[in-house]
Amino acid sequence: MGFLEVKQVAHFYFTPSTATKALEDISFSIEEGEFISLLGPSGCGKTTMLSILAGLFPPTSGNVTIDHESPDANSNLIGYMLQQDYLFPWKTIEENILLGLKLNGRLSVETQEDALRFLKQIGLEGVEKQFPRQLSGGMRQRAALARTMAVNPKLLLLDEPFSALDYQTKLKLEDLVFETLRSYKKTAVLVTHDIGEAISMSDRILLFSSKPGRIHKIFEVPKELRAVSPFKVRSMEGYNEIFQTIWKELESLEENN
Ligand SMILES: Nc1ncnc2c1ncn2[C@@H]1O[C@H](COP(=O)(O)OP(=O)(O)OP(=O)(O)O)[C@@H](O)[C@H]1O
Repeated sequence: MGFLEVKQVAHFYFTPSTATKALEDISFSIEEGEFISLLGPSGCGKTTMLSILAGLFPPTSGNVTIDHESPDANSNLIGYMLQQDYLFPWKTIEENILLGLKLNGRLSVETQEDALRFLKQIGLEGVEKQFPRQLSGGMRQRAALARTMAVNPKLLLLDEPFSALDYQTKLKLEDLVFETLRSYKKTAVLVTHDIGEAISMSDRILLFSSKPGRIHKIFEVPKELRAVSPFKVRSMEGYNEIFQTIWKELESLEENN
């Protein structure tokens, strides 16, 4: 049994007059330490899937377990990185980073030291007492990563965390998140629209089709591409081939959308 198990999940959104089937017959399993991406045309149910994994609402049918428990039982062990950093503007970077630990009742001298050491490791030394507005977009996302990692989550849910950044900053952040999650052996699910990002960060890519959202294909990223950082992957032999394959599949799904 995998660390994260999704079994025959279907989900409907109901209004008084309509029922939208967002997901149908979704089953997959993720091992501990694995990084997977959810990719697919707009409206194929990626956000719905991530919300179910986050325990925001249960699926209409089917079952999800994270480390043998339901997602809502695991909610304080799930970390998030979203498109917006959601740092509190009235709190300093240090206060923002320690907030999750405080709320979870896990703030101690040791956890505080670990969090501040991590902040230094990721190049944010000296900004601890500054406010989010004083930082660039890339630095704020680094701070968001530090806040996420401070609570030592078992599972990270990444919802397009790089999409609001300029291209160069995005590539640097992809490298940083990749190296961090790998060295701490974290399990992660990334939602992205960017094929290159999915290939360069993931072990596997789940390509969804839409209406209703289903798993269309699963791509295993070749081992040699997994051995290097996301930035380097883009110039590796084999990258273009898998990129083209996924591009064509995605294009045909979008045509049928
Ligand atoms: N709250 C809601 N009420 C009704 N329908 C919804 C709701 N949220 C999503 N949907 C519908 O469910 C389907 C899946 O939506 P979802 O947002 O999960 O897709 P997505 O792949 O994340 O889309 P995108 O890539 O555009 O963000 C779509 O048809 C969408 O219109």
